[in-house]
This record gives sequence, C-alpha cells and structure tokens, in this order.
Amino acid sequence: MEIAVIGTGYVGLVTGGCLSELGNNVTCIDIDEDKVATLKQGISPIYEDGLTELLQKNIENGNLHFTTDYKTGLSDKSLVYIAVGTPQGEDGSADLTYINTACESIARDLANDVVIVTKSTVPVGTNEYIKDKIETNLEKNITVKIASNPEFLRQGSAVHDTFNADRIVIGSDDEEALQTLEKANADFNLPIVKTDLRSAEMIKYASNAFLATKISFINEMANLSEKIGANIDHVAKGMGMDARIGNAFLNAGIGYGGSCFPKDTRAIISIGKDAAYDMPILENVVESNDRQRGILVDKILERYETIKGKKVAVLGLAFKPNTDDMREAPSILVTEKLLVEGAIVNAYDPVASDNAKKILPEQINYTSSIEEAVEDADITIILTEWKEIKAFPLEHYKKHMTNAVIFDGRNCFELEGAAGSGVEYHSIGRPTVNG
Ligand SMILES: NC(=O)C1=CN([C@@H]2O[C@H](COP(=O)(O)OP(=O)(O)OC[C@H]3O[C@@H](n4cnc5c(N)ncnc54)[C@H](O)[C@@H]3O)[C@@H](O)[C@H]2O)C=CC1
Ligand SMILES: O=C(O)[C@H]1O[C@H](OP(=O)(O)OP(=O)(O)OC[C@H]2O[C@@H](n3ccc(=O)[nH]c3=O)[C@H](O)[C@@H]2O)[C@H](O)[C@@H](O)[C@@H]1O
Repeated sequence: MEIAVIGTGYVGLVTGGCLSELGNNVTCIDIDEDKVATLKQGISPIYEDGLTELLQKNIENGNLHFTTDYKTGLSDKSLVYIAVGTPQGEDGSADLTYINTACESIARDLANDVVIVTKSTVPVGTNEYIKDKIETNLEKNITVKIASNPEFLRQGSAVHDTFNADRIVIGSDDEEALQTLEKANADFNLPIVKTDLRSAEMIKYASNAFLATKISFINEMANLSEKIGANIDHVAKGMGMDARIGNAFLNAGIGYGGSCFPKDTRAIISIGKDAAYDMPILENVVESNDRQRGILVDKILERYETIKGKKVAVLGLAFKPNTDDMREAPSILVTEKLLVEGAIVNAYDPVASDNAKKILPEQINYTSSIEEAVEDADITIILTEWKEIKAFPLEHYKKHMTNAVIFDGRNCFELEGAAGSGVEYHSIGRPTVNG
C-alpha cells in the first residue's frame, strides 16, 4: 500500500519502519528539518536496539522515505497516519496544537481520496473533530474517511511490541475505512479488535490508566509491606499467580514516568471533567505516583540528619531502561531534591546523559561509568534498572564508596545477595539489609 506517516517521534518512526518492513511504500513527513535530514541518512534520533537497522534496511530497499514537504509526502497515498505529539496542556487536558497544524497541512496538500488514521493518543471525539477540520479546509474535491488505530508500543521495545502485540485496535464509523485498515494490518498476523471511533479512542486511555493504576496499587502495597514487615517480592509473586490479577506490571518502584502514563492519566481525568464525571480512583493514582517519586529522598532524610555536603551517586536517569527518554523521569524530582538538601551529585546513565543535561539541574556531574559515579560516594541511589546497573555486583560498591549505603528505587538486587555484601541496602517494599 502507499502510506504516509505524519510525525517521526517514537510512534511515527516505528509505525513507518514496521509498515515499510511489511513491504508497503511509506513516506514519513516531519516539520523538523534537522530530524528529517538525520533520518534520510538512516540514523535514528531515538535510541532503541535494532531500530536504526530496520530503518536503514528499508531506506536502502526503497520502501521508506522521509520528507518535510507535505505535498511530496502525501502524493498518491491511500492511507495517512497521524502520529504527532499530544502533550499535556496546562490544565491537564491533551494539547491538540500539533494535531491542528497537521490537519491544516493535510487539507492544504491532499490531492486524492484517503483514509486518515489517527495513531496519536487523542481525547474521545477528536477523530470526528479531525475529519471535520480536514474537510472544512480541503482545497480539492476529495473524500476523506477517518479511523482510529491507537498505539500500544512501549519505548525501548517498540519494534518487537509492534510485531508481537496482544491486539491491534481499529475503530471507525465507516465500514470501508475499517476494511482498508484491516487490510493494512493483515500482514502483522495479530488479533484485531474492530470497533467504533469513540470506543477505540477510549480503549487507549482506559488501558494506560489501568496500567498506571496497577503500578500505583503495587507501590502502595510495597510501602505498607515495608512498614509492617512483609516483602513485596513475595506479595507480588503470590498475587500475580492468580490469573485474574496477572503478574505483569507488579514491579514496585519509585513511580511511573515517561511520555504517556503521567499525561494520559491526567488527560482522562480531564475528559471525565468535561463529561461532568469525577474519577476519584484515577485522581488518587496521580497523587499516589507523585508521592512515590519522592520516597527515596524521604527515606534518605530519615536515615541521615542532613545530606549537606554528602556525595551522592545517582545511577540511571532515563524513565526506564533501554531508552534515552527523560520525559517525566523520576530522576528529575530526585536530583532537584538532593541538590536542595545540599548534596553533591554524580550521575550516570548508559545512554540518557545527553538528554538529561538538557533538563536536569546544571550542578550535576555526569560520569562515563558506574565506577566513576560511585567512587568515594557516601550514598548511591538507583533510579533505572538498566541491565548494566543490575549486573554491577554489590561488593564493588563496598570497594569504591566511602560509605557503602544504597537506596535502590528499582529493587535490582535479591536480598539474599545483599546479606554479607558489606553494603547497607535499602529498597522498595522490602526489609533493609545491613550486609
Ligand atoms: N512514545 C510512546 O511510547 C507512545 C506514544 N503514543 C502517542 O503517540 C503520539 C506521538 O508520540 P511520540 O511519538 O512520543 O511524540 P513526539 O512528540 O516524540 O514526536 C512527535 C513528532 O511529530 C512532529 N510534528 C509535530 N507537528 C507536526 C506537524 N504538523 N507535521 C509533521 N510533523 C509534526 C515533531 O517534530 C516530532 O518529531 C502521542 O499522542 C503519544 O501519546 C502512543 C503510544 C506510545
Ligand atoms: O501510551 C504509551 O506511550 C505507552 O505507555 C506505556 O509504555 P512506556 O511508557 O514506554 O513504558 P512502560 O514499560 O509501560 O513503563 C512506564 C513506566 O511505568 C514504570 N513501571 C512499569 C511496570 C512496573 O511493573 N512498574 C513500574 O514502575 C516504568 O518504570 C516506567 O516509568 C505502555 O506500557 C504502552 O502500552 C503504551 O503504548
């Protein structure tokens, strides 16, 4: 099929890459000239294992193209995916500025009949708005149909997730649009859920809100376990073996971050407000997560009278492993709090340091290895469970640090291993080990 994808963020790039891998002729359009120039050379601006190879392969075989020019990009395309950002607005609702601009450009340069497919996460009713916006601005006599195809990929494993998704959701109020989209997705060989436009939009928010709720729930169970002498590893295992609960997303930690859960939970609350419907569960999920992000620093301040002048090593800055994305990463609040308390902060992340430098406080010293970060440190804080950080033995902290005290926000180490390691090991929802 002839396909255009608008926006080359995580979602646009992976959508374009995977659809071209299936043999479609795909052109990705982005207004960011630097990004497009980089992509044309087959270099992915996003860090994910295997993504650059996928892009390069399909650029070389002529299935994947990049442009800043809508007219060229839209020419002869039968499917046009919209994958621009929908960030959080000031009042918590989704900001549709990029959607609006994309619609105006599509309407200006569209020259043939198309099905517009919305990949971006958009509030319920937005697909109808997009159709209307494009139709009222069209310069030619063209038929535009609209469908919703929400995205469920996870950063860091997005290409794998696309080819191995649990389901593909396609929604439209137009039978022909549904059929076209079903055909476009047939080669993924995955279960397809067909529904109407509004239900498809709602499935996306309900899924993210549920997963965020599951994380906040296990975090609260972890905090309570710690206070009453239980171990969250055992609690989560025992809960997760019940098929009705499931063991996924029961990893307690310092709260969820990233470009989606924080903004989408706030957006669905805002959708509820517009519909005059309060959602106390989700309001408390947001509050619970905000509190969770501060929990390690609270623990540190309970353990020490003051951390003024103490050397603190922060390991892991990205919001989760295998990505360089710093959006809503817990490291933002943690490093700010440490500096306010007067600590000297060293930080290490295998790939996110360049992005971190753009948003974290400038007093932070970035190091190029774990060893360098923890050398002579009084406290180490672990914020991202990178493989490299999990593989760094506890005994090495003892060797490098002035005082081997670790506050682990991701439960990277087994308690059995901590015992006898010479490290004072604090984690989430588990007893402290004085090894
Ligand atoms: N990042 C993720 O893991 C996931 C994101 N989503 C949703 O997908 C959407 C996109 O997310 P990301 O890829 O993270 O966004 P992003 O903000 O990283 O990238 C958006 C891209 O769109 C481009 N853009 C903005 N306006 C444009 C226009 N008028 N024409 C052409 N290009 C334009 C920007 O230059 C940028 O490259 C959002 O609605 C998000 O909620 C859904 C599932 C997963
Ligand atoms: O809409 C989106 O953007 C995407 O949001 C999440 O994907 P992502 O944000 O990439 O990452 P996750 O792996 O879901 O992790 C999100 C956050 O939750 C935290 N988390 C996750 C799982 C867990 O058990 N515990 C936990 O604290 C992670 O550390 C991370 O900060 C969803 O998993 C995707 O299905 C969805 O498409």
